[in-house]
Amino acid sequence: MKSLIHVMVGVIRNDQGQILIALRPKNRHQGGLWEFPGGKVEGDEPPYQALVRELSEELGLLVHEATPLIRIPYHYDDCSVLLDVWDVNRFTGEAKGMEGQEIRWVDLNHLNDYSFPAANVPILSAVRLPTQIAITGDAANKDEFCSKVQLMLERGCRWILLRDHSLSKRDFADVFHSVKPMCDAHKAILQVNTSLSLANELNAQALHLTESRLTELMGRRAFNGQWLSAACHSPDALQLAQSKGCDFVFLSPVKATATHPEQAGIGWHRFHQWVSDVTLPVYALGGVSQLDFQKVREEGGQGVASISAFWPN
Ligand SMILES: Nc1nc2c([nH]c(=O)n2[C@H]2C[C@H](O)[C@@H](COP(=O)(O)OP(=O)(O)OP(=O)(O)O)O2)c(=O)[nH]1
Ligand SMILES: [Mg+2]
Repeated sequence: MKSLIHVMVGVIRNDQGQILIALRPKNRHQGGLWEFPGGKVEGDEPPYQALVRELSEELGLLVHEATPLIRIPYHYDDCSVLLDVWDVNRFTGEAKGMEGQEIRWVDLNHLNDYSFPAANVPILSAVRLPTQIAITGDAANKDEFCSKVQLMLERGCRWILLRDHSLSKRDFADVFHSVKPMCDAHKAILQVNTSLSLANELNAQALHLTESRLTELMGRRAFNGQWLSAACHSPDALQLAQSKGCDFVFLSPVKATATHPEQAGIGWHRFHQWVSDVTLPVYALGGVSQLDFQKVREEGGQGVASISAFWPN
């Protein structure tokens, strides 16, 4: 196994939510492609310090606070890198191409117009995905269900996962069509947890697969929408989700939950180890809430997914 070159990478957003990218000079490795600014850790330099140094040297920015986003080990033909990507939460200064490189602030929905190195695919997902996914719970009837979804939206949820609650296909479609305009009005993504065929029929933007549906999936292109995720409970399932082209995954249960108290959680140590072996954004699910967000990021995850933390009582 070739040793990995540790590279610190910063995702820098301005007040308009645009992201800073830079053009790699033609004569460098992966030259002519766009990158998120950053560079190699030097000797035994602490990684966070390397991030601060690189963004100062390359852009003239002073970083005050950053949070880990995703780590991507990647083997190019000529070298192997570990992209250690951080969200820059606070910085001062005005970005300039200090090494003569072209830089651009780009809207999130225009990032795909730029060519990045192959290793960057999961970064492009991670920067668009939210920190929280709110999963729907139970309700006495459809009206109550819709009111609860409305409340979640008003409380700021911007990614809602609609569970099928053992509904018939027709009832699920009915609930979907009621909830979709509510989500659109809040610019929230509505993801469905249902069969591939129904998700395609509904023209859903995002689909979540159970582990058994993941096993049956032929490949990423079978789903027509933008986002495909899968529920994973083991390292094998994580690898399967990655090999089948899922854009992100849920790993559960991290902790024991009220609904499944007999099932021990995998715990943070295994969460960290298993996440290290995939290059996908991973949501922690099972007994976690917004309060665990920092911990999730420290352990390599993207964010938290939960029913109880978001579904109104
Ligand atoms: N900074 C950055 N590097 C990336 C990205 N994607 C990607 O594959 N890489 C690779 C390209 C390089 O092999 C390596 C980064 O090295 P670099 O050339 O930026 O390193 P550096 O700033 O320390 O420059 P130098 O001192 O080696 O000249 O990581 C990305 O988005 N940002
Ligand atoms: Mg660099």
